[in-house]
Amino acid sequence: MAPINNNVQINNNEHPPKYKVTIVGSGNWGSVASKLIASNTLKLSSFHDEVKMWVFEETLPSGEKLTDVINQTNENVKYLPGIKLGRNVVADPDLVNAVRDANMLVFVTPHQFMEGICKKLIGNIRSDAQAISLIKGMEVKKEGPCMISTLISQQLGVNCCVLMGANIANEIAVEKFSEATVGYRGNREIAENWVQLFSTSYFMVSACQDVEGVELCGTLKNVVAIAAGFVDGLDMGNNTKAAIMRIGLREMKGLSKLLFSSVKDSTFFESCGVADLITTCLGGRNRKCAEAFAKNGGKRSFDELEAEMLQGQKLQGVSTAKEVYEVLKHKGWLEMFPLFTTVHEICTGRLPPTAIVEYSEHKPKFPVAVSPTTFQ
Ligand SMILES: NC(=O)c1ccc[n+]([C@@H]2O[C@H](COP(=O)([O-])OP(=O)(O)OC[C@H]3O[C@@H](n4cnc5c(N)ncnc54)[C@H](O)[C@@H]3O)[C@@H](O)[C@H]2O)c1
Ligand SMILES: O=P(O)(O)OC[C@H](O)CO
Repeated sequence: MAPINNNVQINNNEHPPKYKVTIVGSGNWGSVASKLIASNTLKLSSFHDEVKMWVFEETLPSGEKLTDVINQTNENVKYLPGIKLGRNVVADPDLVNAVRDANMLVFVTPHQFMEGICKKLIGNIRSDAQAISLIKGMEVKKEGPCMISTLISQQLGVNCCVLMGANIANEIAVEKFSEATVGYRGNREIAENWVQLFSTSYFMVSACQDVEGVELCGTLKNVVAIAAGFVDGLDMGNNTKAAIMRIGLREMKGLSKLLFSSVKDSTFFESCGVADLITTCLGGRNRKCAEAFAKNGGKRSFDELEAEMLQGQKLQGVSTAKEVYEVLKHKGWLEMFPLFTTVHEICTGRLPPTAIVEYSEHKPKFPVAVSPTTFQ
């Protein structure tokens, strides 16, 4: 494991020295993040104007490479059609080349690809680099859960903040007002740099000294979004959906605090907490695919629905439900988290979608298991 650099320094020979930003990822949110950042680097004198964006290369139906089209049209025609990213965004399909000069690294890929990406980056980033993760998800190791910011931090030896919030990318792309939370540990100055880089008149960012709490909110809400989608697919109405969101929030808070005693109650009232839970259960991709899954009685797999409905975009909730289930099973906590447990069992076909609100042998205490004495 590399030692972590916690200092804010700009280690180059420019006078005055400037930060250089690279965005690792170019999906739906990655592209919107590049638009936000590129508008700010043009305005802020402490940043280089140019923003690099690493693109996982693919060939479009036209036969052209996605990277070439982004650089020619200034638009990510596959993942964010119709939105100009900013002329100062330069797409690069070569990961190592894209990060070579950067000392501010923004990670925003689906979480399942991050381990491979980190492996390729070891030894290839600047010694003064800082990172931020916009990724909602976790890895599960033999030792237990590993948050993506921890993976980045440990593999690359960098300080890694997180940015999470009620952030449906397509809405921010058309500049509708939203908020977000930067989670950090230690040095507030580093967090302030990130706040400055992302904030615009329509994107209000605040900092919160609770990196684990912020990241777990963003990660676990995707499991609750799947449950909300089941409720929609079964036409169960608003009261049921509100109940699922309430129980989900309790489980998010309960599990976060069991995993990290440092997690603060107040974090759940930030944009990354209750606000993200609401937006994701109303309008997110996880909700949408889970609704279709329930409408089909669980007969069409999530992989099939994702491919058909999202055109290359990736769901995080189904794999996160599996990862959460593994953690709960390993710790002997399955019965304490009936909603999380049931979501995974429905996704894998062990239970029907209707089980989301039914009492059964498999979950004898649902939803009363979530009693005040179970966890704070
Ligand atoms: N889209 C949103 O509204 C939104 C908002 C907030 C947070 N997020 C989070 O941001 C993260 C990234 O999501 P997104 O919406 O930008 O992506 P996306 O789901 O729109 O796109 C998938 C991306 O994965 C890339 N990809 C496919 N195979 C790959 C591989 N083998 N290796 C590396 N990359 C590969 C694709 O090229 C594409 O860029 C996720 O954790 C998501 O939860 C998304
Ligand atoms: O579309 P989803 O379900 O991946 O959710 C998107 C964002 O995380 C909402 O903040």
